[in-house]
Amino acid sequence: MLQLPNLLLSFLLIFFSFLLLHLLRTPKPNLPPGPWQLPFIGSLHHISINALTHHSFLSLARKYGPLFHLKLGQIYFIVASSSSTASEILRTHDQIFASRPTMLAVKTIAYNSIGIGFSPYGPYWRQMRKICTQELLSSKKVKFFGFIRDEESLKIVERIGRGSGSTTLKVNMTEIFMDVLNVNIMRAAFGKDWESNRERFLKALKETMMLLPLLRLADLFPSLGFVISVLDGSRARMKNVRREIDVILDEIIAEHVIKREAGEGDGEEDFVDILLRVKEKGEFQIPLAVENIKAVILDILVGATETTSGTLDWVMTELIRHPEIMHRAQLQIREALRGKTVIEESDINKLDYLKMIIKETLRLHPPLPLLIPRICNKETKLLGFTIPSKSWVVVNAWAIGRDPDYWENPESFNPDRFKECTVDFIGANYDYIPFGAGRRICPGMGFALAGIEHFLALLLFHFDWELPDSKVFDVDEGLTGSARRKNDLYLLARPYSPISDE
Ligand code: HEM
Repeated sequence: MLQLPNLLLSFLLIFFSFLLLHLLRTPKPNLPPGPWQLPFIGSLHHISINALTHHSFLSLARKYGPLFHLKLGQIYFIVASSSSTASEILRTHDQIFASRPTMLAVKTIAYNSIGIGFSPYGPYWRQMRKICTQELLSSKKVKFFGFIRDEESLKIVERIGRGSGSTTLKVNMTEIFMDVLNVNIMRAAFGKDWESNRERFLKALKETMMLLPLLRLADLFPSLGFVISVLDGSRARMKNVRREIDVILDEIIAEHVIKREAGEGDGEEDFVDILLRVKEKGEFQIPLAVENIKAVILDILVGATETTSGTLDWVMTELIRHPEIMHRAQLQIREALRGKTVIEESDINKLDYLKMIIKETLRLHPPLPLLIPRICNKETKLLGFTIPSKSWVVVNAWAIGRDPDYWENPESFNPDRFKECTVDFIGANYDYIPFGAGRRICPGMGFALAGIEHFLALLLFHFDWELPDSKVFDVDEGLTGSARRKNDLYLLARPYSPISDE
């Protein structure tokens, strides 16, 4: 039998006695409740591999309360699952939780996080946020981009109209929504100089979303992140997609620079034009380089495409499940838009039932169910508990949207619940936060809603919708970087003729 030399044995005994003493003496922080942990992996075994993270977090909240903690690998997670805990994080202590954690995929693909969505809270983020809210996504700019919504929605109506000549033809709604919402934001970002790169860019954006789930082993074990990402192949994928995106953005920006130098701008500034103007004028305290421009554009494109197209997918899913609601919406839309060839924003603004349907969809299916994670800047007391510095702080907006303490029959799809109620998603009601709240609330809300409302109104005006096969209809959620439908949504479109109504 192998025997340890006495000296080594005594050394180990002394070492472990000191370690035990140290552990006993060190006061344990008063963390929020949470499940038990194993050495090294922490509470990872409490997260089911097959369940979606926001579902797992709700199950844990039912056991440990509306503010619980988890140690996942080397990271503390603090999870808020009620309106009041969300308000503590997003309002009372908003500044302490206003930064984002470092995620390997974001760092690698999105230019070391120097865009807007993941840059640390501070003067640089404030400056980029100002450019976003005042220049790129202001309500004036959203209004200005109305011509893109008009043109693209008509193209889609024509495209579906052509296909629906045959009653057996299925329309892949998921693909159409992804297409149209992507074109919508690409045109706003790049003007006319994007057509040749569109397919490549869309593929790269989809790959980026695949690499962005919240819980990646490489992020949970940062000290081993490099090795893990090499071994699981994600590092190579991240590098490839970053290279692809970089080449395309460089090309587009170079074309814009040439046009600007030649004075060929048509006065209709897209996002790249605006950012180049800001860069040239140097009005901001921190000068912009081309790298910053690429990072902001990428953040916006990723932030916009998945969320808005995913929302439309869920709206149509819910409307197909609730034909009476679809019918009521169509009656209102067809009445309001009767005889109009051009649809103004003011026409859309009158469609209050449509707006309620979108609100209800965002309550049950927020595209970012856990918002975007925040990080705790310094050790803080929250509701009497200690939140360790560098913890990841996550708000489960999906769980809050179906909390029976705030919502009557929370699982039922009932747009009328928004009729008399003043609850809105602008960040003032913490029981309804699909766009987040506080300093980092989504700056693209106006842009998103304008697109969703416009495309939905036209699709409901021009077509009647049915399931191709009523027996095959799933409502499964999938999860990449956002909570989309797991499978594509296929529907039958029958063109609607206003004459037959009269
Ligand atoms: C239905 C559509 C959308 C939803 C539900 C949504 C939701 C969100 C959420 C939950 C956040 C994080 C907020 C927080 O941390 O409190 C966010 C951030 C952000 N969103 Fe959206 N979003 C949508 C569409 C858009 C669009 C269309 C754009 C741009 C055109 C956009 C741009 C951004 C950006 C740049 C951020 C980062 C803000 C920051 O960190 O300061 N989003 N969004």
